[in-house]
Amino acid sequence: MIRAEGISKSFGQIEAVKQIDMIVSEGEIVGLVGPDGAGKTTLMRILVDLLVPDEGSVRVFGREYGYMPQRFSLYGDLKVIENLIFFGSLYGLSKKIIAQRSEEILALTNLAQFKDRFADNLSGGMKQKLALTCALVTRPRLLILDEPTYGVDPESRKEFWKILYDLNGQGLTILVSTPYMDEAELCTKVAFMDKGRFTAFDSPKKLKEEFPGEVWEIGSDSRDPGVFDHVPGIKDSSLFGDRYRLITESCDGQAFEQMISSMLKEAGYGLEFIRQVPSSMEDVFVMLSGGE
Ligand SMILES: Nc1ncnc2c1ncn2[C@@H]1O[C@H](COP(=O)(O)OP(=O)(O)OP(=O)(O)O)[C@@H](O)[C@H]1O
Repeated sequence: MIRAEGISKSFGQIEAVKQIDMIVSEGEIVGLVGPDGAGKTTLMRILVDLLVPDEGSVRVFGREYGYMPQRFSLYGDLKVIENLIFFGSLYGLSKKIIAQRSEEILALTNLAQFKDRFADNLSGGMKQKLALTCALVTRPRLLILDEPTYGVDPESRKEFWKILYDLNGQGLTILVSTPYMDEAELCTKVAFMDKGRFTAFDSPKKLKEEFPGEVWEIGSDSRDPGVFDHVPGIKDSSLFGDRYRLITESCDGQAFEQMISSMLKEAGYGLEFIRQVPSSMEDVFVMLSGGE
């Protein structure tokens, strides 16, 4: 559905997108993840023709896509249904067609009962669903969504993704950027973007299998978030509730356990448990962004 080759775009001295090649095939849900400023929005804007790349070519097959920008401007003083009518008429759809489709897509996004509510009076999650609904009014075959769940509460994020899965089940291909790794797990493929480049582009399963390191969980009475900082071989450490999660280079397990145990002892703490665990997309992300 999308074939982009050698895409580059600079803003003055800033090289926002550098030599990106990307293929999105029909039926996929492709996630675009990366730190702030990685170039995700710029790439999406190029794909939907809002920006002209300095180099490279883009083909979006059929051009039948719906786009939901990062800062979607709904009309707060229009009702839900009026927003849909407005967007539908921008695309030249007749009132009759808009009415038919609105009923269908409002039901799909669970907004039917709110159709007479002013957009300003919707919750954050509902506003995002309305934005999605507006992007669906042209019955696109491809959806391009820029951080649609950013800042939305976890329950609404779950619901939003359920809707995306339903749409994908009905044949829609989806390209979605997200800062949330649990959402990246739900994609058929994930492109990691950093400083304008793709540092990886594969299925979550493959990315985790090919994780170039080891992940450990450690239980200790220490609650010092920095206790493992500057330990040789440890690329990243985070404290989640009552346990640490460490990313290391490949190492000799027994020697590593002994090293951690004596290191904690020296700092005045005990070791409750240490075990190797499978890597998650969060770990992949940390590794690919150089532990930043
Ligand atoms: N119109 C513009 N003029 C100048 N610089 C820009 C413009 N748009 C983006 N940039 C710069 O290009 C780089 C990439 O920005 P972009 O918004 O594409 O990143 P992003 O990955 O989408 O990040 P975020 O999630 O924070 O929006 C950043 O350094 C940004 O400041």
